[in-house]
Amino acid sequence: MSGVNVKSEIKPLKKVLLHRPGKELLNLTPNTLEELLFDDIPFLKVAQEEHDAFAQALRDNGVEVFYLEDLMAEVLEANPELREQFLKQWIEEAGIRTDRYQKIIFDYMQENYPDAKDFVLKTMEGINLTELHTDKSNSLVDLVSESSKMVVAPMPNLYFTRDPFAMIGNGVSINRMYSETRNRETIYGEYIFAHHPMLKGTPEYYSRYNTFHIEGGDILNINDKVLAIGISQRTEPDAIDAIAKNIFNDPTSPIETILAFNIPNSRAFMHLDTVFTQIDTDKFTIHPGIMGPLTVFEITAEGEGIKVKEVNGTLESILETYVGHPVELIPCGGGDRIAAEREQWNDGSNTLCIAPGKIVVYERNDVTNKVLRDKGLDLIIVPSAELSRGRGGPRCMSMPIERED
Ligand SMILES: NC(=O)NCCC[C@H](N)C(=O)O
Repeated sequence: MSGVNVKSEIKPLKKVLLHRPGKELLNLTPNTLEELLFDDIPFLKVAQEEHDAFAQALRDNGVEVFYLEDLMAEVLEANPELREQFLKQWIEEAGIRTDRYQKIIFDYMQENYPDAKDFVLKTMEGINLTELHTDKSNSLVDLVSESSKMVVAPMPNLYFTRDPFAMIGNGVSINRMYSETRNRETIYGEYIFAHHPMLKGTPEYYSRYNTFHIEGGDILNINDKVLAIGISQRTEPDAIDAIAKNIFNDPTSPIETILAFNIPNSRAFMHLDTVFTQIDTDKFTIHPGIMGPLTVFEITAEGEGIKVKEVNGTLESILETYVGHPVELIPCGGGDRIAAEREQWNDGSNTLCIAPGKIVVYERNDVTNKVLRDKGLDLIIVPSAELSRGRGGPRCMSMPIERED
């Protein structure tokens, strides 16, 4: 029996998975920003305050908030025999290849982090060479290394819980990520979906060990029968073919159609949800920049395999066909091109819908927010000066576990 139920983008949200940004953000440095997919270094204290305000706004609106770090710590507390296995796997996946360093890091973690939650947070934070106090006299590597460098890199993107594992109906896709840094995040998904009582037994539609990449920001549950997936910088068409077959072959899944939206390959448009989110039964926010070049494909089941065809028409008419009634697309920036580009960059189109017409938005996108308010939407506005430096908004920072049917 699956503990997951997400068959819509807008039905009342009951349970959500977050990660409170932690000390991993302190290990961002100017020369690692590009590799770690950040555009600037957030001020941790303020980022945490903003994130706490986001979590509290969700609780105030009846959503039960779960933290990834707590679920993972609960798994290790309930199954102490998994700790060594997880630690060895985490060290391997951090790229530590020499036996000597594998042992040094293993011992360091075991000796210094007996508490499961501290241990999990440390695996997210990373390890600086200066912490390890190695004896330099018997290793050339140690002697020539800079005294202060990250031996185990941090995972600063973990607060974007939308991306590494994505709920699809009653199932989950544990993703193979586009970047090396984000691929390490899915290890927590592997353990919590295999062992946490709330998530154990959830059908797995994609594995982190597959070849092609797919990320949760590209996956939108339009309704119980229709799923949308972006073909983007982060999601390859081959991965969509594979996940489609797995979903259609699950007799418990009601999904009949997968729409693949081919969006431009760029950092600003990294996922489908950075340009397009559903906010009400008949309303979507959209970045006007994707209106022109968009191509959409319809994928349905055929025998054990799939059938694909290109769908022609405007985005409105395509959505109307699959949603079953007319829809309105509300452009980010209210039609002003500069405002649209500026606010899309700061996730103006990346809203988290917690009930039809009720959305969580970043405070800084005031042009888009006014347009949304004028259209009658109920806005829950959260502070965003620091969180937005990671290039993700309220939808990126949340993974629904359960929505009402
Ligand atoms: N769904 C999303 O658009 N998530 C935002 C992810 C931002 C993160 N810095 C990344 O580049 O992966």
